[in-house]
Amino acid sequence: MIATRELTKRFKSVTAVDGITLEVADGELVALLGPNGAGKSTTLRMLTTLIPPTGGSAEVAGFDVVAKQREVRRRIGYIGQGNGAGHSQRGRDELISQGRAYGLPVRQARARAGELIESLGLGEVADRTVSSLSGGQRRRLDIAMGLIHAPELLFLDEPSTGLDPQNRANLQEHIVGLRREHGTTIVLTTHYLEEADSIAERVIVIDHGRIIADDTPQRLKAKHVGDRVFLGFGSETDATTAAGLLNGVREGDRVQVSADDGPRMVPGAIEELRTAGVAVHSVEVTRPTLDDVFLTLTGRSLRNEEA
Ligand SMILES: Nc1ncnc2c1ncn2[C@@H]1O[C@H](COP(=O)(O)OP(=O)(O)OP(=O)(O)O)[C@@H](O)[C@H]1O
Repeated sequence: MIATRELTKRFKSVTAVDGITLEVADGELVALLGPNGAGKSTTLRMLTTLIPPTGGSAEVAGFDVVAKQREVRRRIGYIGQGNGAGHSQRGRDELISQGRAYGLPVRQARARAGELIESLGLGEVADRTVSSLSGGQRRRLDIAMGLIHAPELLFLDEPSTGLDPQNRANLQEHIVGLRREHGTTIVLTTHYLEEADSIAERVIVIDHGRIIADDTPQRLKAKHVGDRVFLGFGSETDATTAAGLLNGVREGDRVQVSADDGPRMVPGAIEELRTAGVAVHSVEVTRPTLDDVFLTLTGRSLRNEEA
């Protein structure tokens, strides 16, 4: 669905996107994750033909984003950071006008608007003016606007920024539902770690305009950080024995061990220690977050930049 090669965008002295090569298959739900200024929006803006690359190339839905802009635009939906819908119109009318702008006959535009209103849970508010909608409702209306022409591919730039946690969760559910029910390929940008972790099956981590990691959230965490298992003992002597046997690090009467899959390694470790005459008093497993992955890869925390 998407194939880029060394895609690059320079703004005078700033290289916003620095040679990105990636492929996205049909039906994938991909999150581009990175701190402010990493180049996520610029990447999306090139893929949606809003700005031309200064280097490299990209094909979207089978068409070159420079040579075949119209073909690309017809096949994609794009929901930018700003709010696309006008404020004094009713939500339903906005949707119908948008459908007309994409060339749908009025009857089809009406039918499609009705379907989207239903599936995005906007039934009760669609006939109110856009300015009276809550942030979450407006964001869902934006998504409906991006979907009116039934695109194969939907780009969402920071869809949940500015929403409260409940509206954010609700929106995420709708995004996952779109993929599930219509097979829409979805590429979104986010700097919310939990969002990338929970809804995307593939996370592309971007920093300084480059891809620094690209995998499922689970594999990123297992590969770059792993689980940490903390075992507590009755004495420092036991802890020292355990640290030697399990190749762990002792702190007082506790031992920290790294593991790809903490919960799975614990029973074997307890058994091994018991055979050696060492009783385990407590067990705690901590699993990494995508922030730990980012920290390992860059030495910086995304969480600090999230605010
Ligand atoms: N029109 C422009 N002119 C000059 N510099 C720009 C322009 N657009 C973006 N940049 C710069 O390019 C870099 C990448 O910006 P971009 O908006 O793509 O980042 P981002 O990862 O989407 O961040 P955010 O989460 O803040 O949107 C930044 O340094 C930004 O200041």
